Formats: sequence, structure tokens, C-alpha cells
Amino acid sequence: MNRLAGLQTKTLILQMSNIAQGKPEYYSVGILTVSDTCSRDPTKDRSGPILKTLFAETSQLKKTFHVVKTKIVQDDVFEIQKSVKDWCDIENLDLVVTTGGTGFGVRDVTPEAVQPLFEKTCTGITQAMIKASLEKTEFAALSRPVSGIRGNTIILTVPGSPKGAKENIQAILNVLPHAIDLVRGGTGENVHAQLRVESHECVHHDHKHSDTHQYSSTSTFGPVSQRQRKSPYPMITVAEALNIVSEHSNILSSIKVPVDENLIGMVLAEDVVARHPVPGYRASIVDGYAVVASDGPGVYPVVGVSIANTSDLPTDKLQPGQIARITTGGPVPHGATAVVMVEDTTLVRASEDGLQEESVEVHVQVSDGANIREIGSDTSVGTIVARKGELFSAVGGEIGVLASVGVKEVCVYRRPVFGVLSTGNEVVDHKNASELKYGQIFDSNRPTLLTIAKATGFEVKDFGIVFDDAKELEKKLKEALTQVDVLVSTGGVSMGELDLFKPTLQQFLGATIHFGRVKMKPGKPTTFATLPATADAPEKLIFGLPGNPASATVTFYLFVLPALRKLAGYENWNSPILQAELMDKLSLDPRPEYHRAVIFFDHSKRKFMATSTGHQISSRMLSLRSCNSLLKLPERTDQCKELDKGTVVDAILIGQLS
Ligand SMILES: Nc1nc2c(c(=O)[nH]1)N[C@H]1C(S)=C(S)[C@@H](COP(=O)(O)OP(=O)(O)OC[C@H]3O[C@@H](n4cnc5c(N)ncnc54)[C@H](O)[C@@H]3O)O[C@H]1N2
Ligand code: MOO
Ligand SMILES: [Mg+2]
Repeated sequence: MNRLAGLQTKTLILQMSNIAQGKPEYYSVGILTVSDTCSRDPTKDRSGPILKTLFAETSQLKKTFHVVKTKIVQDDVFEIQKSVKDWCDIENLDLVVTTGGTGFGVRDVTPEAVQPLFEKTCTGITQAMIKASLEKTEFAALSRPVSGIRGNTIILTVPGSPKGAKENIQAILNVLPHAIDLVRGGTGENVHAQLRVESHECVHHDHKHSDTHQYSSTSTFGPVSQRQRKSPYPMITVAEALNIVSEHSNILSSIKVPVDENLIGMVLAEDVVARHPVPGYRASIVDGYAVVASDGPGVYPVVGVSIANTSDLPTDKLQPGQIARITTGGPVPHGATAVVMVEDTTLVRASEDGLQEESVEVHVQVSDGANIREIGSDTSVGTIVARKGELFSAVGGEIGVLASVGVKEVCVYRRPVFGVLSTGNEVVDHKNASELKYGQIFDSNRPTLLTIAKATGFEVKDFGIVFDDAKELEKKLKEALTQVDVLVSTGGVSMGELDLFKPTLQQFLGATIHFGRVKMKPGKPTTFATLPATADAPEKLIFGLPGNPASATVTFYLFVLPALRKLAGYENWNSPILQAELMDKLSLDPRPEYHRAVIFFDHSKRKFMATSTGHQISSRMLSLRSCNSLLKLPERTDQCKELDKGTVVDAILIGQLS
């Protein structure tokens, strides 16, 4: 292939990758002016318009820059981050330029706001901008620009002075198109690798899968020799990770459903008011005789019968000196003021055929109202019988209450549907194979997660096992994400050459990865990403849990289950935490540990006790057998390397207490 033909091939591949990702044939730009003053008076903004003009002048380039977003915000970290994130993650702009807030002033916070949003930093671009400015004035040393990449967007921070802003952009304008092209097609390194590989037409995976996989040192994301040797994901704390997940777990829309046992685990989206009284009539509490209480003890004729739901109710008012037979729940006849229990009476005279009671002696004095439930005395009309936010528990009381006042349908929050898939060339479904080939393992993650779904009542879809192949993973993820609110995949999230989950999400699904490493054991490479909401569906949550079985299970309980509950409207979405006393000494790990244990209540000591499930290596599924809690152990320090027997620790309750 001659050089020109090679270049054409490369260009074609780049264009194809842009089209495949739905990118326009121009570079979309957002300009964010950061200034307290300009936010109060937008007419004072000069650098924003100057940059806009500068980009408009690129019309002579092959591909032009279009400024599609402009905005002015205050020197405020949150405001800056929100705009930049929106433009990167939702608008998917090619370039975001902030102007202002890069100096030494007390209110200057743009670099501090923007830097944490970077997935990669662009040191060369920053240096080129500083160099160009320093050539004009030594005061450029007082600017603190940063630049980086988030998803497919390049972010630049230039000074607030119109001149400085313009000079900075001019300094890099020539390299920007190439940089954006690379970012559109992946990381620069990956695109080069892809170009090299594809222009030699040497890698074309056959995605037909046999049960053995060919070893290949080149994947969609480039040759293994060029892989990253340091994780680009900062290691965040569990608390930070939980916060991020929580921010994205927004209650789903509400739906109307029948009042029945399928409500278990659902949360009410409205207050429900009783429209019928309970009881709806004056009802007897006992079996006996309706009386006029003021009559007192004596012998009385039995003038009527009232049994529950009778169609033969005594219509005449009961007169003083008369009594009427009545059963528990029977309507008390008009005129009666109390009910006497049958045990407090004797038969005086029966009818001639011996079948009926004609007169009965009452032995006790009862007070007015005795043994009568008045109308609405259990639940009166207008009582709020269920509140918005209330959970329908398996105890059943909430559903019974609604039924008791005749409520047929209620508005509840839709429960999230979640999907489960396992990844890994070596992973085999235990139902489909009785023997394992060398190097294979049975899939334990999916059966475990499907079981948890069943136990917690969430609707789950099983997407099976996917090979470690970017194309196949992309296809399966896309398919699954059209059907679920939350997708949970296990495996392929760490540093191996076949750990393709993160790059596939980022480059082929346009997902935003919010974190990719958490300081915890097990579960370090736990990954969380989202796909933005569309007109038809809310934001989708994607969890990439580590492949090791204990890691996948622990992180599901810690991150996924609370998110599912929060989406479903639970006010308390976290699992309960108890305090339990260690029955054995436990050594600590450098990472905070979620130690699998059994806790139980010791009645003689009147406290919960915790016993470890044994060796805690992440691969050991047995560490979850009989486990009903995760003990929160602190990270090891020089001062504290182990916890003694008798130490009281927090225990997250994930199972039943026996
Ligand atoms: N160089 C580094 N290597 C690893 C790191 C690291 O930081 N640097 N992290 C380690 C940690 S911690 C964990 S946890 C694992 C996570 O691995 P992945 O999520 O990439 O998962 P895989 O590589 O696909 O598999 C890991 C392990 O788990 C087995 N596995 C996978 N899926 C299943 C399943 N469905 N059922 C049962 N077992 C499964 C798989 O065979 C592997 O043995 O990475 C460390 N490496
Ligand atoms: O952090 Mo990895 O989850 O177990 O061993
Ligand atoms: Mg791995």
C-alpha cells in the first residue's frame, strides 16, 4: 500500500468511526465564561464573544468549529462542574473551553473545578498554551490552565482576559482538529494502534464462538504492548462511590397497580384516604344478645335475630324489655345499646318444637356501648390509611389496610428492571456443562445475583455469559440496555488485556464512567457508569462488578441493591447495620474490608455476636455460605493491624437473623 493510499485508508477509518458514533461533520464547541461580574452583567463578557469569533474564523479549515453552546457562570465550583459535565456527558461536545477563573485570585477556582472531571490530562496542550502566553508576557506565569479529556470531549481552561484567551486558543488551534479526531475515535494511542492494525488488514476477529478461544495479543483497543500499566481511574472511597451512585439513583415514574400481594416491595407514590368507614355499620363484638343496657338483669323475650351479613335483619327498633340474638360481627339492631355475651345468660323458655329460644334470662348489668363497634371506630372516613413513601412490606399489614377500606388500585413507583450478565471466555454455565475443560470455571456470579434478585423481589433479566470480545460485549450491552433500567455485569473490569468492560462502555456505548476503582476489599475494580436519559427512558445505571465471586456478591449488596431500592422509591435504601461483637481475632487489610460473617443474637449476653465465614480471598465462594452480614473492618494502620476478639464492629445485615 503506498503512503497516500495508506493515509486515505486511515482517513476513511476515522470518518467511519465518527459516523458510527453519530458525530457531526464539524467540531462542536461550548464556551463557558466563568466570572462573577459577567454572570451579573452578561454585557461585560468580552472573552466569550472573542473566542466565538475566533472559532467562526476557522471556516477556511476542512472541518469547521461551530460554537453550539455558550454560557456564563459564577466563580463557583459546582456551577462550573455542572455545565462542563452536561456539555461533555449529555451534549457530547467535541470541545469545551472555559474562560476565566484561572488566576491567583481568591475566587479563581476554574482549574480546581475542572481537573476532577478529567479522565485524562493533556499536559502538552497546557504547556503549549502557557509557552505561547509567556512569549507575550511574563505575567502569564500567573495563569494556572489545565486541560484534559472526558469521554469524547476535550476540555480547555483559558484565562479570562480576552487577549490571553485568544492567544491560548490560537497557540493550539492547529493541533485541535487532529486531537479531536483522535478523541472521537478513542484515545490517541488506541486510534494509532487501530490505524496501524486495520491498515494492515491483519486483525479481523471472527465473532463466531467456539468453546475455545484463540489467544490474540491485539484487541479492538490495540496491541497488548500498548496497554495501560497504571489504572487511569482514581481510587475513591466507598463513601464517595456510594454518594455518586446515590446521586444517579433517582426515583422512577409512578404507575397504577391493583392492590394485591404483588405490591410487596413497592413504594406508594400517593397518600391514600379511606372512603369507607370500618366497620360500616354498628357491629357486635361478641356472640350473645343485643339489649337495652338500662333494662339491667332479668328475663326478656327474644324478638329477633341478627347474624353477620344477614338478609333477615330485624327492621323494628328494639324496645326496652326486648332482646335480640346476635353473632360476632352482626349488625346491632336499632334501639339496642349494648350486647351481652351468651355465657352471661340462661335459656328460660324454648319454642314448642324446641328449636328456637323464646325467652332468656340476662344475668349481668352492661353499660351503654358494651361489646359494640361503632361505625368508623376502626377506620373513619377521611383517615390517611397509607402515606406516600410507605413501603408495602411482606408482613402484609399495609395491603390489608387498603383492602379493608375497599381500595382497588394505588399509584406506586415503578420498580427498576435490572439485567445480569457474566463476562469471560473461561466462564461456563453450570446447567449446560458437566465437565470443565482446563482453564474453565463454572459461572457462580449470575446464579448468585439472580437469587438475590428473587429474594429481594426485583424483576431481573438474565443476559447470559458474554465472551471477552469488545464487539460481542458491545452488542450484548446495547441489547440489554434497551430492556433494563440497571445493568449489572461481572468480570472484565480490572487491568487485564481481556478486561474490556470499561473501554467498551466508554468508546462504543458513549457511557460516562463515574468511577472505576474503589478502596475496598473485596471489590477494588468496581465500576459505575451511566447512559443519559432519553425521551423514552430515564438515565440507565451500569455496574461493572469484579469477576471474583465474593467481590461480585459483596459489591452487589453494597452498591447495586441500595440503588435498586432508591430507584423504586425506598426512603431507607441501605441495608440495616447492627453492632456485633467479634468472636475471633481478625487481621486487617490495607483496604477497608467487608468481611463475610454470620451474626446471631446471644440471649445470655444480650448482644449480637459475629463469627467469620473463614478465608476471605475474593475467589472463595464458600466465604458467602451461610453468611448473613458484612462486617465493616477498618483499613490496617501501623497502630492497628488487627481487631481483637471482643471488639464491637458495624455489621451490614444482608440475610436473615436466625
Ligand atoms: N494487575 C492487576 N490485576 C488485578 C487487579 C489490579 O488492581 N491490578 N485487581 C484484582 C482484583 S482486586 C480483582 S477483584 C480482579 C477483578 O477482575 P475482573 O473484574 O477483571 O474479572 P476477570 O478478570 O474477568 O475475572 C477475575 C476472576 O474471577 C473469575 N470469574 C469471572 N467471572 C466469573 C463468574 N461469572 N463466576 C465465577 N468466577 C468468575 C475469573 O475466572 C477470574 O479468576 O482482578 C484482579 N487483578
Ligand atoms: O478487590 Mo478484589 O475484589 O477482590 O480482590
Ligand atoms: Mg480481569
